[in-house]
Amino acid sequence: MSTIADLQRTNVEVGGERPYAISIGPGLLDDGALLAASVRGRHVLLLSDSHVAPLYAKRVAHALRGVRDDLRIDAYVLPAGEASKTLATFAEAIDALAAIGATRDACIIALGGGVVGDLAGFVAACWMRGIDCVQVPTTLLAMVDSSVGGKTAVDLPQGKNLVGAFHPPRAVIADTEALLTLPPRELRAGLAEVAKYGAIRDAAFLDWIEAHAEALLASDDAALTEAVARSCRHKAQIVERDPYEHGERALLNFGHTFGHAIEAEQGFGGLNHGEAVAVGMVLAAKLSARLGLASDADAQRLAVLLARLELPVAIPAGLDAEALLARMRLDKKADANGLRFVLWDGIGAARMIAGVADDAVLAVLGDS
Ligand SMILES: NC(=O)c1ccc[n+]([C@@H]2O[C@H](COP(=O)([O-])OP(=O)(O)OC[C@H]3O[C@@H](n4cnc5c(N)ncnc54)[C@H](O)[C@@H]3O)[C@@H](O)[C@H]2O)c1
Ligand SMILES: O=C(O)C(=O)C[C@@H](O)[C@H](O)[C@H](O)COP(=O)(O)O
Ligand SMILES: [Zn+2]
Repeated sequence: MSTIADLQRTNVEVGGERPYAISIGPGLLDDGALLAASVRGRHVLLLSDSHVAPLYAKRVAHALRGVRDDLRIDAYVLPAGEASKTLATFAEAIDALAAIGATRDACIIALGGGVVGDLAGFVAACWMRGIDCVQVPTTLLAMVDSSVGGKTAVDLPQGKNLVGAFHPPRAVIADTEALLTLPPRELRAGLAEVAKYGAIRDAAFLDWIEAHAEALLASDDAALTEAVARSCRHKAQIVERDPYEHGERALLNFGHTFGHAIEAEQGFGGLNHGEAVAVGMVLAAKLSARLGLASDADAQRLAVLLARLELPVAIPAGLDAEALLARMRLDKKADANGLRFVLWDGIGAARMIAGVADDAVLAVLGDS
């Protein structure tokens, strides 16, 4: 017999070589059986950050102990924020695994936003050449994007996500009630990645976001849950077909060539990722219009929506166009032939474009 909790739960399956489930719903942080289902051995490292751990770590540990009293549960807590997504923090987390004697059947539970998830996933990918990682996203951005698909990484001062690995999670458990404590700025950052799915492949979803912008900003439970589920379905469809980004997956990088350059140029202490992606998507749409691929009207429509979602739509003052272009040369889509951009033919229709002249990029950066 189904309980009310079961009925409130949405499951999205991610297929492929190592399939896993994304569970979405309220109260999942207390679901010990669900959390423990992916824990094979006796060691659990709860990897979290200084904002999230005080809110939720004890609850997760308590729920796990309720079904597995043999577990050794330790925590590694990093300072909150993008500045922690570094090789130094990676080394500390590896030391934490060594200190507890984590065996190959150990499990890392990534409890937090995308910073925690990316770092924890990379640590899991590397410890003893790969242990399990369960993603328990607590930001909207992590629920709709970073917890799914197995891209893990840390930043270098030279650029974003430059050291990493593909390491899919064993499971993704998204407790939508965790969004109740999320600061508004971080909620808006997540909405940028939600809008990205509409922009790149689903014009009807973009219509829906336009119609529900106020509800999403007001943290309306039904609207957020639908946004998470629809976004996860989009991401699942893409990553199960192209887990290692040989083709279609690169479309998820819409706005990111510009966005990552902004984040790096600001030393990872200015715009957050979602905000930088919002600016980057507007620039990608403008570049598409400049190259004659798409209309100015579509670029304008996207910018208006992102502004309604209270996201930035122009490059922050003081950033130099040439410096940003130089940053883009370390983008992971660039190859021996130069930069490649994810651009669009219009709303819902993104594609990869190579051979974009520097002048066109600089012109768009200069106009912003
Ligand atoms: N791997 C991927 O596919 C992928 C996709 C998108 C983004 N990312 C990465 O994700 C990172 C951004 O993730 P993010 O936006 O979640 O940022 P984040 O992890 O820095 O979290 C944002 C802030 O919210 C706090 N927080 C998290 N959950 C909370 C909660 N429930 N209540 C109160 N505070 C909470 C955090 O402590 C932090 O201060 C970037 O590093 C980006 O590169 C990765
Ligand atoms: O999952 C993907 O693929 C993405 O590109 C999702 C992006 O939103 C995310 O920011 C990702 O971390 C970017 O990866 P990168 O390869 O450009 O570093
Ligand atoms: Zn992103």
